Amino acid sequence: MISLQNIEKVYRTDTIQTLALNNISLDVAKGEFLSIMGPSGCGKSTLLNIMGLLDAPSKGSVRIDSQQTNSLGDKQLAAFRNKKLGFIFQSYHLINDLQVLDNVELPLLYRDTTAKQRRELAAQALEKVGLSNRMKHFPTQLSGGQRQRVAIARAIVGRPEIILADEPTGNLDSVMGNEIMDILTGLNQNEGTTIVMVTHDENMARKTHRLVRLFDGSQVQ
Ligand SMILES: Nc1ncnc2c1ncn2[C@@H]1O[C@H](COP(=O)(O)OP(=O)(O)OP(=O)(O)O)[C@@H](O)[C@H]1O
Repeated sequence: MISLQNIEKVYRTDTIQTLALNNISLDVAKGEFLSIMGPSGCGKSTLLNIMGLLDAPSKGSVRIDSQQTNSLGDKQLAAFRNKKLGFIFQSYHLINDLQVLDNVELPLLYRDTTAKQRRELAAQALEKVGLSNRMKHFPTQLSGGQRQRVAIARAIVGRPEIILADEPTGNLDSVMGNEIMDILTGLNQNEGTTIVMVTHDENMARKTHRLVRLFDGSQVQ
């Protein structure tokens, strides 16, 4: 489903050059739930961003399904990302001025949908994460766990085949963290969604199918 070949990522500033990823090759199978762990600064977010086509590698190639993504232009890349991938971040990345339902509808604005279809799909996604009764709330009126559930609803509203989650439970206590993991596990088991998750939490990683460990930009497990 996702195939990374010999990925290298170098960040350059005026004074310093950082090799954030050093020759990573990794295949993620369709329907797999993979976690990525490693110490701070080892390259986890960089790797996830490259998988999610949010950042380009300095060297190497990213293939998703049969699509070699190197050859895509910015517009094609954005359309491909919107259709195939859903993103979840540690700090939710919700828009606080928009009600929950409007936040969840956002990815559909870039698709050929009517306002009515968008409402229906967003309401369905919110039902899946157990937040049907919070549609008219604003994100600031919700708990951290509820905000992350809204973010999951936004990630799944376009029915992506792949979800990329960067420390989705990082800001949550263990009860709320477990709720989020249960939702992700359910998506993986019931809908066959492929999930790649960065985490610092061994307990969360243990619930996934496979763990990849990074150290200083290299894969060590
Ligand atoms: N935009 C950037 N410009 C320069 N250096 C960067 C940039 N983004 C990341 N880096 C560097 O690349 C390395 C990998 O960063 P990355 O954010 O991928 O690590 P991480 O494992 O996700 O860390 P954390 O667990 O702390 O979030 C770090 O040394 C970081 O300082």
